[in-house]
Amino acid sequence: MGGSGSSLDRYIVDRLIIAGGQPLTGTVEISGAKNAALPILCAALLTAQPLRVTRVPALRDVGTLLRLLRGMGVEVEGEHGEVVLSASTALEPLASYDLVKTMRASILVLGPLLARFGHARVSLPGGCAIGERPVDLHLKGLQAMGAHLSVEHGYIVGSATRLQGARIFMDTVTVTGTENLMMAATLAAGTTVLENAAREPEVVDLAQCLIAMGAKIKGHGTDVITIEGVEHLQGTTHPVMPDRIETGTFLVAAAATGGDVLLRGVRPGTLDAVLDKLREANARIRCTEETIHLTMAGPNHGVSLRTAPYPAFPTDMQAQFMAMNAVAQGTTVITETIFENRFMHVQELRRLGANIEVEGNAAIIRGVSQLEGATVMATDLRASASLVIAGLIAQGETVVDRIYHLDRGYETLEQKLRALGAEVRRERSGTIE
Ligand SMILES: CC(=O)N[C@H]1[C@@H](OP(=O)(O)OP(=O)(O)OC[C@H]2O[C@@H](n3ccc(=O)[nH]c3=O)[C@H](O)[C@@H]2O)O[C@H](CO)[C@@H](O)[C@@H]1O
Ligand SMILES: C=C(OP(=O)(O)O)C(=O)O
Repeated sequence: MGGSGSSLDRYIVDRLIIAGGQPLTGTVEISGAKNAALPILCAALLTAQPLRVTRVPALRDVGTLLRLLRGMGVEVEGEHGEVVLSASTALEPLASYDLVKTMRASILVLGPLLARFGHARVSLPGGCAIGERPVDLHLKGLQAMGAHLSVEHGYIVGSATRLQGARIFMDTVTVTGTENLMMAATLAAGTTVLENAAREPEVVDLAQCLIAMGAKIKGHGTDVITIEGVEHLQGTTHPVMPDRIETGTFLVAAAATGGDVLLRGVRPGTLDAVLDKLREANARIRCTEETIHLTMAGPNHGVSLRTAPYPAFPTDMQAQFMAMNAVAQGTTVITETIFENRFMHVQELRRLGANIEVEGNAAIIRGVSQLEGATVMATDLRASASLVIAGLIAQGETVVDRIYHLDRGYETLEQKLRALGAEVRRERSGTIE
């Protein structure tokens, strides 16, 4: 996998060199979703039987999680595509700082470990470029289920005899929080009700996998999820849902370059808010059950938007739309309501000639007629995607440095872009600690 870390602490740093100005045209196959694959792979901890997960994307985050699970003693066959996990042996329920610091989603092992093994030691994930990202609601929920939790030397140390079902209200909608508690509740004694639960399609995908493993879950996809605990779960085979954020990223790249693309292996029903905004931007969109065809009907109108939990507009698509708006007609406003620091791409987009001002949690984008290639630095996953889109629009050459963030969440991005006619190549720029 390009750009993967060569040791726990050292990462190979690649850069993308993009010769902009080509409209994207052609067909591309969308991969399995990072944000569904990660919790589903963690669900393997809930059973002694093998869990077979298919359509697992080849991503750095998947590699990190498999390393974490192997380190605990989980037998893992396969790295991507089809992955079979067996958590049958006595495990060492430890998620160390070295791995957790590179991937916050590692916190998803906490609920399953406490539910099945009665103890866990998981590094506190800490903040990241996009915000503070506390995990207090994960911990509060597990405590309500009877877990004893403390923080010792930067680790969450948890124990429980058997988790007990509880009624849990989360005052903020949290995706991984909902997933952690839902997994924990599957093996608890009695019934758990999660109120103000996340409705994201990835939560639903995880619930479907858990149900196939024998869990009793109702209400997934709504904001009240009810889980009746069972004694044991069993193995199953589960295909990971298509990545709606990768889908949206390719759609925006095509719209921003005035292209014409057909995306295969997608689930259009998970992208209503994004498709709606693309139509408003002047894209013509035709969907079948598993494909989306986008063509631009005329000039890019740009769109104002506000991020919020599903089914509203996803925060993970905000940066990509900002790149498109940078060259749209008129002025647009993008408001970020989920993360307090998710405008890291603004400064870099400005280096390409974009006219963007930030006021609190709103970015005001005044469309310019053209962006011009420059060297920019990727700071987080979706900021990186927005810089790639900007590079595809810009005149001349854009160098996007530090793309290891992209490798966390986009499978073979440059190959897929090249298949759509983009001039993109990857170069090694060094290593970082
Ligand atoms: C692996 C994965 O699925 N990542 C996604 C997940 O992240 P993640 O699950 O980490 O994001 P959350 O949904 O938990 O965060 C939403 C908001 O809740 C706050 N919060 C969260 C938990 C908590 O205990 N306390 C608290 O205050 C966060 O700081 C944030 O402001 O959902 C985000 C929001 O759609 C997406 O951007 C991420 O791509
Ligand atoms: C923020 C993201 O991921 P994570 O929660 O894994 O950091 C993302 O996928 O855009």
